[in-house]
Amino acid sequence: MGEVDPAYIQAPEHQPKLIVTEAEGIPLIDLSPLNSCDTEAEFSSLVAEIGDACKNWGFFQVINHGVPLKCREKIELAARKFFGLSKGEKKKVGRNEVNPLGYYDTEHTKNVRDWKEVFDLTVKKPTSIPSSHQSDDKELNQLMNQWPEDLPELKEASEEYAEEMVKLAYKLLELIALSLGLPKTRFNGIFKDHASFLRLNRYPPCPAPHLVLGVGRHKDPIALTILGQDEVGGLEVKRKTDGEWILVKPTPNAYIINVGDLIQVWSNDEYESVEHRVMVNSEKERFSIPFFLNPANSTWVEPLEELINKQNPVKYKPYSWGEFLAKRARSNFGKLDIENIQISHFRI
Ligand SMILES: O=C(O)CCC(=O)C(=O)O
Ligand SMILES: [Fe+2]
Repeated sequence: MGEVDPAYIQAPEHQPKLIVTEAEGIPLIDLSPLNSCDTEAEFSSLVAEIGDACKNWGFFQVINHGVPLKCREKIELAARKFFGLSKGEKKKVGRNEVNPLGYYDTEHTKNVRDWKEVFDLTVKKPTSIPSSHQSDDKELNQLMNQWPEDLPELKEASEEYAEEMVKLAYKLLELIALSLGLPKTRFNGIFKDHASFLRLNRYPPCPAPHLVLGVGRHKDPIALTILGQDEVGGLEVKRKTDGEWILVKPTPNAYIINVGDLIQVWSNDEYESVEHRVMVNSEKERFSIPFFLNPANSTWVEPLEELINKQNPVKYKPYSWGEFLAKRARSNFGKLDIENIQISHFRI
């Protein structure tokens, strides 16, 4: 087994166990009642399934989601071509201190380097984020997508795919709103000027998969993630009932959905954003494509007032999403000596 840079090595308690426990997986939900004229009873049972999955797991997979397979295959192919370019070509569209979009291979999660390379793009243009995390600094950075010159199909495939992700995200938001007893369109206004991101991930084969992680344990700070993974597998979710790491078995043409920190705060902890991580493999490379649904950066995040009452008092102080993101971007950019920002810092 080869040597790996110590920057990648996880503390012993966070190293993956390579023997995977066979266990009941995250729920698999069929979204076909959304696309056909099914009965009201079928629709209500779908809403209940979504609610149970959000409450008990924070994660689920969906099938019959309406995203055309062709569109997915197109972006998967373009992603393989992009990561197959030389390091020099990829670095031409590299992320830097000012622009967090583009290619990047030194992301850290909880101050340990991830065994991966990524390509990030913003879905709606233009998007801006506060240039610093200081509340009194009102300067905004424009986020610019960076595209490799010799791979025009990457831009085309990404833009088409992002449109499909937005459509699916709205369907899921409506189901989640209904499952919380809210009007179907309760979240739509919050996402009118959404600032969502698409990420292409490649996890190269690793000589020491027992010591490192493709992505260290984390919770997604965003509203909702829609993840397409290939057939290799490696994503693990921390089961709420016993804290055991459970492998999310690849299901052809399914999407993995997880509620992020924003839904946890809006729902005042009714739904919880759950920890997950990615194991790597000594033989195979793995690709995945998460879509992160984000509200506008000017959004103030706080529990929805309809969900607050005497028995369920408000659990979080309001926080600015843009500032949160600026702080997080800073800590993901390199190794810091302090813990990065978390929603728990706003807990009352
Ligand atoms: O690649 C995966 O399976 C998950 C990636 C992930 O959790 C993330 O990028 O936030
Ligand atoms: Fe994640």
